[in-house]
Parts: sequence; C-alpha cells; structure tokens
Amino acid sequence: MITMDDIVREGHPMLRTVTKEVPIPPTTEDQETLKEMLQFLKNSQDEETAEKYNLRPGVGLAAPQLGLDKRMLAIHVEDIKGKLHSYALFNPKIVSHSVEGGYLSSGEGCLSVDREVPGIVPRHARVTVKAYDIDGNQVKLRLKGYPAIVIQHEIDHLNGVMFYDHINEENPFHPPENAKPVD
Ligand SMILES: O=CN(O)C[C@@H](CC1CCCC1)C(=O)N1NCCC[C@H]1C(=O)Nc1ccccn1
Ligand code: NI
Repeated sequence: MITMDDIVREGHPMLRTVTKEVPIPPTTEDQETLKEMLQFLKNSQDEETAEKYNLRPGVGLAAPQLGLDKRMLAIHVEDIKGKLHSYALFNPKIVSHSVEGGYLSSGEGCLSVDREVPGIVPRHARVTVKAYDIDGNQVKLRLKGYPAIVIQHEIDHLNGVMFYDHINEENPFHPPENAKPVD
C-alpha cells in the first residue's frame, strides 16, 4: 500500500518534470499503480486507517508525487453538495475551461510540501477534461467547484507546476479579477 514514505517532497526533481503520457491500453502495472493511488486517498480519508498508517488526509494524488514520470492522477473528493467525485485517470488533458476564475478561500497545500504557503491560488472555475479511465476507455469530465480545483492541482503536478507558483507575490491574498471562491 502507498504510505507517506512513498510521497516525494519539495526538492525532488520529479516535482519539476513534465511527465510522459502512458501507453493506452494501459499496462497491468500502470493499472495497478493507479488503483493504489486511489486506494491511498480512500485510506487517508478513513480516520482509523489514516491513524494506523500515519497518513495525511488527501483529496488528490499525481504519479510524480510517487517519483513516477507518468501522466496519471487520482482524485477522491466530495463537492459542496456532498456528491463524491472519485476518478483514476491516465493522460488527462484540460480541453476547455471557463473564463471565470475560481479559488479555495483558504488557499492550498500539497502532500509534497511540508510547510504552509499562504495565499490565494487562482484557477479556472470550471474545466472540461478528456482522459482515459483505468480500463483505457476515453472519458470526458466537466467539473466545477472544489473537484475542479483539485483536478487542476493534480494536472499541474503532471506539468511540474506547484500550487505556490500561482500565488501573487505582491499581494498573496488579492483575489484575482473575475474569480470567485468555490467554497
Ligand atoms: O497533489 C495532491 N496533493 O498534494 C494533495 C492535496 C490536494 C489538494 C490541495 C488543494 C487542492 C487539492 C491535499 O489533499 N491536501 N493538501 C495538503 C494537506 C491537506 C490535503 C487536503 O486538502 N486534504 C483534505 C481536504 C479535504 C478533505 C480531506 N482531506
Ligand atoms: Ni499536490
């Protein structure tokens, strides 16, 4: 099982790498890894399991955070209406997005960043993502709100981008124009 020991931290070169697409249909190995990534998120959100294995609760995980040069990600997050968004994806791509911006009012963190970095992280309010699911079928997701923020954070990891790269240095808490908090 994936634990915190498997998650690379700031300074590891994979966090600043544009990772490679995985072959479709996916290999059994890549399918297994992606399943484990989703399982990590579920484990981390289960109080007993998180306590037992000392897991930091997470709502998203990208393969480069495991030191893997692969375009794979998992998200497991409830939206504001309580709907669960649980996806394990290969080669995700944002194919369109809203002009309107969105952000988490409390800023963001990262399981690969062992420090607080205060500030608003401006993102798109809504995104349309094309990807392949665990079986190699093409999927198209239209996300808004918290799930949209999470998947953008994960896709950034596939491109070597960290959340704090987006924070306005002059005024970290200056909400960007035409952007609204999603929470
Ligand atoms: O790349 C992926 N990551 O770095 C894991 C991150 C991903 C999220 C950060 C902001 C948007 C995506 C993550 O999940 N966190 N960031 C650091 C510690 C907290 C944790 C978190 O927000 N946990 C959480 C929140 C609600 C419910 C349950 N757990
Ligand atoms: Ni992260």
